[in-house]
Amino acid sequence: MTRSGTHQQSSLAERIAKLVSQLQSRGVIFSDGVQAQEIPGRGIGVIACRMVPAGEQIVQFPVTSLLNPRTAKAALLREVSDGGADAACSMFTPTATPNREEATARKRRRRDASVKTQAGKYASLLDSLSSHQLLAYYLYRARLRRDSDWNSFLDVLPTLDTFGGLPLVWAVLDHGRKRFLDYLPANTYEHAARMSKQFWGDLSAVRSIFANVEDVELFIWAWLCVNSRCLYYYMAEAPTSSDCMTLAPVVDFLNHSDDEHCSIQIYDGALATKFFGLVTTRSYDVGDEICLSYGAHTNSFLLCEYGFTLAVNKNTELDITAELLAILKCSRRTSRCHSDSEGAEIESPKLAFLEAHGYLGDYTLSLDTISYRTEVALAVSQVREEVCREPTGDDEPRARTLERSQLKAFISGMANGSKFKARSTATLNTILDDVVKNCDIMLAKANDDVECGGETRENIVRLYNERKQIACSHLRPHR
Ligand SMILES: C[S@@+](CC[C@H](N)C(=O)[O-])C[C@H]1O[C@@H](n2cnc3c(N)ncnc32)[C@H](O)[C@@H]1O
Repeated sequence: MTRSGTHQQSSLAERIAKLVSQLQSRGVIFSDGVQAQEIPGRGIGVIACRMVPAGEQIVQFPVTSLLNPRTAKAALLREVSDGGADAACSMFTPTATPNREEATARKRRRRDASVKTQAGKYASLLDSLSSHQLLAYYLYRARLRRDSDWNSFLDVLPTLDTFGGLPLVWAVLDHGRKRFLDYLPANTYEHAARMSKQFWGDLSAVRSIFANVEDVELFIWAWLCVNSRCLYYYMAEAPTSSDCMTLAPVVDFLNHSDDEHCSIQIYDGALATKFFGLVTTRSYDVGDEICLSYGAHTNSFLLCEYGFTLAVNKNTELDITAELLAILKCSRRTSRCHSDSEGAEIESPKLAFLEAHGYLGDYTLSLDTISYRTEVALAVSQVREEVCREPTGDDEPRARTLERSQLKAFISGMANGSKFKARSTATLNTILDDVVKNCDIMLAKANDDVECGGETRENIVRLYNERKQIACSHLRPHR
């Protein structure tokens, strides 16, 4: 199997050369100082093949040659208008066709003219999809049909196997790997669960519009290619910023580094053409890899979204949201957590209070800092429940009113929170002690599991080692 999943005769270098030359014929300009090649352990990457100074533009794309919702939508609508009613019927599900009665009378109405008059309705069907959904469908369809303008791009995309390290793939496809999810720290597990929900939601949205989207493996491949390779690209018609995405073949060969190495620029050229350019922000020697920062991401995020972790990550943090929420959910400091007959947590006034003040969730520590959100949650964890409820009458004890105003003063930054410090430290120590113990247990389990080998084990071990390191760095001073 090649990177795109089909049997190919040509080498990777030949396929990259073919893609580059096809893009050049579409007006894309590449600097002669860079080349894409396989890099052990990182797939394809971009290497400097001469000294490349800071400020050199290494790629320039006319924006019309990018593959994004705008260009994909135009291509799909062109197919419908060129192929007539047959093309529309083969592409869209009968229930999604612009008009259900029309669908039942479709045979009678198979005329190009009728499709053309429906073009606006097909366009609004496509507009009902998010950018991620539309692009994933576009790649899915292109891979199935092998007759698109993007064949040479498809030939250099990674295989589904390449995504085997992603928790989402374990969850959706299993192949004996679903149980590895239990090795993940709670926040990574939850991230994977959110992605899983989004994936199934996207597949069902795409299926509600397009016919024949049966192959889940092919769809997850397409969905992950979009997820891991798209760049931010502003389009006025995009409903949200997360819909501002584009694929830029070859630019998407740039691997991630948590140092900023290149910048993306959008600018106007001659004849009202808009360009998308990639410019270096430092100089490179021959053989250096040119990288891009995908963002200030933790290893937990990188593993879930891209399937790798960094040996040294500047953005490392310890997420204790699950641990702190478990404490906050307990209705009283001294009592055990209540649950109703279904086992669901009884609504907690503390959680409601945190939510009302914008501090519910996302409790983290870095090596040398405790986030303010975490400090606030620790303070809330130690007050009585009644303090978190707004008083209903004038007969509230003064001590409670005072404690609430001290808490609010801390949350709003009007007080330094010294009143809460000692108990916050004690609660945090208890949490961190448990974190360290749990890390040791999970590290032993992952190391003993002979099937959880290679990069999967390496990534899991890395996540727990960094959790442990951060936990210990905060435990030490208070012991
Ligand atoms: C935008 S693509 C980069 C090009 C990719 N290497 C390829 O072969 O096509 C993102 C993917 O590259 C890999 N990757 C990127 N940065 C990496 C890094 N620093 N270490 C390991 N793998 C990395 C991951 O598989 C990620 O999902």
